[in-house]
Amino acid sequence: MFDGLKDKLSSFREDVEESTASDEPAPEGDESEAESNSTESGEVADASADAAATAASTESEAADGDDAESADSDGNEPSTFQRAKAFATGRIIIEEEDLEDPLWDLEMALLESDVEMSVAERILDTVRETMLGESRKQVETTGELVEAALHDALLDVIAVGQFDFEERIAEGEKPVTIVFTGVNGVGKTTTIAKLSEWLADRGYSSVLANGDTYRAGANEQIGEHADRLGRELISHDQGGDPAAVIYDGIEYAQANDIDVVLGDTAGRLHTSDDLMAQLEKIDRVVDPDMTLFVDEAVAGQDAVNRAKEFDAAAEIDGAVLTKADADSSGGAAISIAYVTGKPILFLGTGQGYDDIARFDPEALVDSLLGNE
Ligand SMILES: Nc1nc2c(ncn2[C@@H]2O[C@H](COP(=O)(O)OP(=O)(O)OP(=O)(O)O)[C@@H](O)[C@H]2O)c(=O)[nH]1
Repeated sequence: MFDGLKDKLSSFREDVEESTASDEPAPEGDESEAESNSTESGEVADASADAAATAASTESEAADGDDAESADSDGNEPSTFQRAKAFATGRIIIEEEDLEDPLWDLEMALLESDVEMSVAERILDTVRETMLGESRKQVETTGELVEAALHDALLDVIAVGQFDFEERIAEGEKPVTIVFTGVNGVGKTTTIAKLSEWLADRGYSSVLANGDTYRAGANEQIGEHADRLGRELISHDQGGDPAAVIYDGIEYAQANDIDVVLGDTAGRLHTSDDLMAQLEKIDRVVDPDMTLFVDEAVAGQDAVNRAKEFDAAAEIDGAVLTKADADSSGGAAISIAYVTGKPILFLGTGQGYDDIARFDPEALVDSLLGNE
């Protein structure tokens, strides 16, 4: 899961390590090399065009640390002397120029991974802020610094809006009604069946209500899941009013002491005004306790855009990303919560009823950074 993105994040760590290693002060007895490095990177502001003069000035700077500080000082950049001092006291200084190329590459890598633009920018800003001007004890390697910065930056966008789903079920007035929205074929019906099992594993009973009165064969499809799981299915004939079906589901749950009503809706394109209006009606009439938007992780930015559109039609409380098992990019998983302000609550990880996992931002970040 998300292997492509993991590789890209790991490359960023290596890039920063490489670029900071090249301007760390050289070990004792090798000052001339350190100085010639900084000369090459243009830090000796007044260096003459004459190569011989540059070499002479390099030698005299190497001989006198204080002179080196003034000669190398250029604005806010730490001088070679400051860096040498930091090195001697066991600290590392990261400079803007160390991050410039790796951050550019990271931005490209995130965009290639289908991370939404504003999310990629937010991640870069956090990494830059966390790392720039930071000086830490040298026991922390540059790699650890990068990892801490990436960890914070990713968690900042991924964990937006998280809440305790199970607690909401436990504390909500019964029956708790959950309506599922999304486009066709992304795995809504399968997700409802999986969640019914997930709830049963935690001691909550549920009834399925098929609000997809639009598509021929929808009753049979969800009916198969209901039969296999031994759940009651509430359905009306094709063409019926979806809000009425879910309402019947709620009445059935009340009469039979069922904890949760799981209401399916017809898959619809977010561009279809009629069907989106129908969704607004379900929202108004049924007034569900939660509306969950379901989409495929593999859909990347399309999933992010659809989440925004569905949220606008019938406000969502969270998202379920299916087919995460088939997704290498991770773009939707990283972007949806930050863009919509609503959390990802579950990941679908396969076709079996048990293939659903509560979305855990910390665990995902650890896994992306290779710390599972
Ligand atoms: N690999 C994988 N496949 C999944 C996952 N979730 C659902 N699927 C598969 O995706 C396909 C579509 O799932 P459905 O549940 O029929 O999709 P839907 O959104 O209800 O479709 P409509 O009823 O047409 O709107 C099925 O073959 C599911 O088995 C998942 O997490 N991983």
